[in-house]
Amino acid sequence: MTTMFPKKDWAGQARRALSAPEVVAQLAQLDGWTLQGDGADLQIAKTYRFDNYHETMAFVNAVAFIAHTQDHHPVLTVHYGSCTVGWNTHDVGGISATDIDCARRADALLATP
Ligand SMILES: C[C@H](O)[C@H](O)[C@H]1CNC2=NC(N)=NC(=O)C2=N1
Repeated sequence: MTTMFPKKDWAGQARRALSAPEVVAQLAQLDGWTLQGDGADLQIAKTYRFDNYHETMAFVNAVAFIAHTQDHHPVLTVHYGSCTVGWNTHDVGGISATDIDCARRADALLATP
């Protein structure tokens, strides 16, 4: 079946969990992302705030598109005027470079053109 939206194939790519110093260094280069949770739930997360539910859901759907094309799926906590996005890589049992990349992609959705 063809698809309009090709998605990343991670099968051939060696991914690994970043070390704690690597995660800290990567977070320092991101805006507003923090470590949340512990153990298997450890993730990088950021809360985005919006004026209304319509804008919140537009952002949620845009993040869902990132998740589809990257084949990498966040934990989303959605309220009327906010969405918290959490990324970790369950395939490697930690936070990987994919999570950092997807965090940048989520931020890019709201970057002023
Ligand atoms: C088979 C499929 O490519 C994998 O299960 C993908 C799907 N989405 C994913 N999302 C996240 N957050 N972590 C993963 O390790 C992951 N793996």
